[in-house]
Amino acid sequence: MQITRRFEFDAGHRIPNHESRCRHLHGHRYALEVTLIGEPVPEAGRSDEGMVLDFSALKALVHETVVDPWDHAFLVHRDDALVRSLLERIPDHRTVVLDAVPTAENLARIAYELLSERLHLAHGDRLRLRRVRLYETPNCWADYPDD
Ligand SMILES: Nc1nc2c(c(=O)[nH]1)N=C([C@H](O)[C@H](O)COP(=O)(O)OP(=O)(O)OP(=O)(O)O)CN2
Ligand SMILES: [Zn+2]
Repeated sequence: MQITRRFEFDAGHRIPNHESRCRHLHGHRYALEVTLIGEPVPEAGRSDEGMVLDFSALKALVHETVVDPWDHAFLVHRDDALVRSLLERIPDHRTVVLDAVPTAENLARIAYELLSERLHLAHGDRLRLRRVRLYETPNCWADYPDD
């Protein structure tokens, strides 16, 4: 059985080497859809009876791992030295340094890796992260993994 929950957050980014407007500092209202696979809890009388994972527990896990750190932050590639140096001059600025340029594709992959590790810590093999879908705009999104 699969379940999916949707989240939204605002963040800034730029694609430093993009040939068009995306090299400029700008932001998006991103949407993140997180899909899990597991069996519904069978035990009668439990609060989560019949649930793969209580949607409120999924909300807490995804907020803690991705949404809260990334919301109202600037997502910057670690090699984007110019923007990193600018952001470091702003006191207490919310900056998230990433191992790759912040495309929808890379953000979907990074969110998947963070969530997969967190889910495994909390639930072991009972649940599996099936897919992360990351919308950069209502019309453009990336899926990780791609199968
Ligand atoms: N495959 C990808 N292509 C692009 C990405 C990306 O992450 N993966 N990102 C960008 C830019 O971040 C840009 O902000 C989005 O560009 P664009 O599609 O032009 O968005 P618009 O807001 O202009 O959308 P419209 O629907 O055309 O108004 C670029 N490409
Ligand atoms: Zn963009």
